[in-house]
Amino acid sequence: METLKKDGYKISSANFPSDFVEFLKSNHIDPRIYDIHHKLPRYVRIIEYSRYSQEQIQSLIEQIQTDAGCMVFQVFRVPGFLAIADQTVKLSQLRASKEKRIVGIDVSSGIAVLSLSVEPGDNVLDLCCAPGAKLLYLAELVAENKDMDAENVLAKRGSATGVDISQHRAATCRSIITKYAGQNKGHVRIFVEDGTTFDAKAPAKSWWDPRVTKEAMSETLDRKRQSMSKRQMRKRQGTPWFAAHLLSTPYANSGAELYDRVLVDAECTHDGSLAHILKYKDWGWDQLKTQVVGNSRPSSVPVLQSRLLENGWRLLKPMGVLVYSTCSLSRKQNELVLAGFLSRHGEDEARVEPIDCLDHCSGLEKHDIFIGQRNESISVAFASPIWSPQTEAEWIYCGLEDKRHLFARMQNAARFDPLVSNTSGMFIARIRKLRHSSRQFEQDELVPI
Ligand SMILES: C[S@@+](CC[C@H](N)C(=O)[O-])C[C@H]1O[C@@H](n2cnc3c(N)ncnc32)[C@H](O)[C@@H]1O
Repeated sequence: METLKKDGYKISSANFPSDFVEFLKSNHIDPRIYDIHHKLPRYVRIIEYSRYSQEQIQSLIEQIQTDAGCMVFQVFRVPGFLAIADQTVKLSQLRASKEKRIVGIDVSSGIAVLSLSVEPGDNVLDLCCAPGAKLLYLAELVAENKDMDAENVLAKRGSATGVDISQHRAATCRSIITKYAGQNKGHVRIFVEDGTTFDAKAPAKSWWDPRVTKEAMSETLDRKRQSMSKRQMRKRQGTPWFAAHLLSTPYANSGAELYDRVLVDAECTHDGSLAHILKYKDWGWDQLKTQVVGNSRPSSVPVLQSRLLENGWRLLKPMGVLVYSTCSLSRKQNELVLAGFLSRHGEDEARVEPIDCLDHCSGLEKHDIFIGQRNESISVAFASPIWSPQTEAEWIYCGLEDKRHLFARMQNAARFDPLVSNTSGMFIARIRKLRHSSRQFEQDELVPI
């Protein structure tokens, strides 16, 4: 099996530049989370899992075990996720991957998506979508319709709208959707736009009606005859840059409806993403200083995150769910962004809810064993509590003594990291919108606490 293994998988925090170590310390992040990276399992998601019988899953697991030469387990409480015990296995070499039956995604990212509780037929917005592992998963969840007859399928068709500011990253996202989403790609739109100002609403339900589609088709042709090039069409704000369906016409852009679910998987310093930190082995550890802690990154990123969060909230329906997640473990990008948001949106408007698949534990208690390795079991906690000052002196030291009520409201948010959850690092808050407020905030009000 040697050819299946990747080399150079170990990270040693001893190599980190002092500024990054300082950044970790100031965020109470234990550097050992990086040192144990190579011991974590490699997580994959079974594509179209709901179509599999238990026997088919078992035979898929056996096939992966044979190809990978190590044990493979189903992840407890996270349906459709498998843990391949050996992190170094090259996924691209597995038959299941070549046949597009599995796709690599960390289980913590899977939980971010599952926290949205997407129902078939929902219109979902993913405001920072590239490279697209979550958008691909969302495209599947909005379209699951195996029990419906043909008419109901049309009536209940949902959509997944992705937005990313980077054209080249959006291109990667488009490739992933094209490659793996199968017929679900007909539900997907990708916009290359700024998520802080993005304004296209969800596609109207009538769009899925074949009669409307036909009309739109002839309208598209008319427009083409009027010699509007695709490039020109794309340039018009609010026009999807990618949509496998005819939605790629300005006419078909959007209905007037807000979204049922919004994911703000915000741009961040990626310090909790082990896959990302591993890249610095090649780029040079010094780059960690410039990319993560250098310049004005730590102060500008939370402002961007607050703006993305606010715009996502504006585009969410009343009673809808927004998930705010980052793969950073810094307080400024997580708890303090959330605290800023809760200070603008009162208890009658925003409620941070427990994450479904963490069940009653609300991210605060430990869950035992969801993965074993060979004959030995690894005991893991599923998520750790959010950060908040521990002592009176610390509340005062952090200048948060009059903000305790905001921290009390966010106790259902959760943190994931290699030491407690056997996953990559992640922060997840699931927020229910209890009512719509038309209050507009000035840009300078959209800041973390
Ligand atoms: C953490 S990644 C998102 C990962 C993605 N959700 C996934 O599962 O593959 C953050 C993304 O936000 C994008 N981004 C940064 N600033 C943005 C902005 N103002 N509006 C929209 N996207 C932005 C970046 O280009 C990057 O692709």
